[in-house]
Amino acid sequence: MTCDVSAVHARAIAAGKGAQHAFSDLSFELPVASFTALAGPNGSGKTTLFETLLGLASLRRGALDVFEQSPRKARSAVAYVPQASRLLHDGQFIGREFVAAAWRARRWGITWHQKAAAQAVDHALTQVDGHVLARRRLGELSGGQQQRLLVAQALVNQPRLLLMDEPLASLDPAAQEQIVALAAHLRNCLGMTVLFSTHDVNPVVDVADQVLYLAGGSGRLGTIDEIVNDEVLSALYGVPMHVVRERGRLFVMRDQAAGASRCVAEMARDAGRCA
Ligand SMILES: Nc1ncnc2c1ncn2[C@@H]1O[C@H](COP(=O)(O)OP(=O)(O)OP(=O)(O)O)[C@@H](O)[C@H]1O
Repeated sequence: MTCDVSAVHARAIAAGKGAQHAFSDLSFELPVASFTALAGPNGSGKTTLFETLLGLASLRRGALDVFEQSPRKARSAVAYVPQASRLLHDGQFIGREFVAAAWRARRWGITWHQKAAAQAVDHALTQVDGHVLARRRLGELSGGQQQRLLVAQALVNQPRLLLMDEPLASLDPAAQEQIVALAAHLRNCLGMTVLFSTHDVNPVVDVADQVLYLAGGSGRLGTIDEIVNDEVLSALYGVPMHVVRERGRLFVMRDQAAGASRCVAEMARDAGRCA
């Protein structure tokens, strides 16, 4: 069966929380059951984009559909997974209580409700291979284990679009691999659409269908090869950028040599003007 409906369709959108737009003229499409890396430097608007998709920040311009509805109307189909390092808790909850706390009762009947909640929590814990974490206190868990429970909490209401906010931050490479594999499993086996923000695209190179790269007040969507290259990133950042490929890994940096030669050219031009 094919599905032509996009999970997200953004046309020339602008959004921001301060006086300035965080981004503007941003257009992209996330197909259903796709995995998109959301990349970009600090302050480029990744969190603002998540908030806009959740209907928490309003659009300043453009049009945005989530499953062909406004973000507010589509809210029940969308789940947000915050960074584990931002998880504020006293560590007293056990894993199962933490996951169950997110269950949204949508029907009447206490007995039915309790049974349905228990089933939803079990299902969510199974998806993240988290049953061993269910009886442990959050305060005892590693960052990677907490991140898995955060994903389970997001899954408890069976969302169709999963927004993962820097899930690899503060995790070691082995824990990063587990979280990337989990997100890929949710896309492959449950048909979820995943938008996964990360400062470094390397951990998701093998699983991401596309990257949405935000920088310089806007963004571009394409495959990693189409976007993470000197030409596109220099245009986005508005300064010369250089992408180095070393043993299959990508490193993005300011192109100091191009910057320096531009300085020399500008100095020579200015000197000519003064002469
Ligand atoms: N509450 C706020 N009021 C005003 N401006 C804000 C607010 N929060 C963020 N901003 C600004 O909005 C812009 C985008 O911020 P945002 O947090 O979306 O970026 P980000 O890409 O998620 O950054 P990071 O990678 O550091 O988390 C930044 O210029 C930031 O200074």
